[in-house]
Amino acid sequence: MDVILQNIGKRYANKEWIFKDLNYHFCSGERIALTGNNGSGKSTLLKTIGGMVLPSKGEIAYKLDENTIAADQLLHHIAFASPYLELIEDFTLLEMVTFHFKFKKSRNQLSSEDLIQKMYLEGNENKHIKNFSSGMKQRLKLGLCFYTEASLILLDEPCSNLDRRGYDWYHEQIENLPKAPLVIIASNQEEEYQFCKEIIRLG
Ligand SMILES: Nc1ncnc2c1ncn2[C@@H]1O[C@H](COP(=O)(O)OP(=O)(O)OP(=O)(O)O)[C@@H](O)[C@H]1O
Repeated sequence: MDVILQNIGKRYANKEWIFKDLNYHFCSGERIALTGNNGSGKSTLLKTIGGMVLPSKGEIAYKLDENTIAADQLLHHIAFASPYLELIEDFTLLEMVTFHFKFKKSRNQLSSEDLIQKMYLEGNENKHIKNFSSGMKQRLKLGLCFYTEASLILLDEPCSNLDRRGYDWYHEQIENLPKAPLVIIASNQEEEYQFCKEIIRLG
């Protein structure tokens, strides 16, 4: 997917601008990092690109194979993972995965069991999410994101709470992604975005 930012700006409750007059053309297949100090607006920009937060000014255009994607269809093309994204804590792992793929299409038609194995969470199928460790939750969020068929993948601080094995798993998943999706990563940890050719620094 191509994402075109046209003079976008964001401020909350008419207070100071977090970013203003941003113009950028993100192209399909690119891996791009958004970096910057705490509070510089990385998460806000990522959520604005994902349609979760509305810009205070300017416009964002989304194009897939030259066709414009309407704002109300965007949801069907996006996969998003972040530490603040809520999982349904009362679900078991198997219920969570099955529920997610009732709404989203899975990449490679993987079964829930295959997917759980890909996230190396096998053996926890009947465990409630509320009893997962923070690293297990993060792997689940990333796994749901990586294995959803999406043309725009948005990752906010993707390796939060991951241990060494989790970092290695994350890199393997990134390498195995199809070439076409646009991947945008908000992070200040170089290891989370070292494979990105383009780095946009905010603030
Ligand atoms: N919902 C909100 N309402 C009001 N202000 C907000 C809201 N969300 C974020 N902000 C403010 O917007 C600014 C940018 O926050 P944001 O979380 O986008 O920064 P960040 O670069 O991702 O920070 P960090 O590196 O700490 O995660 C901060 O001053 C923050 O307090």
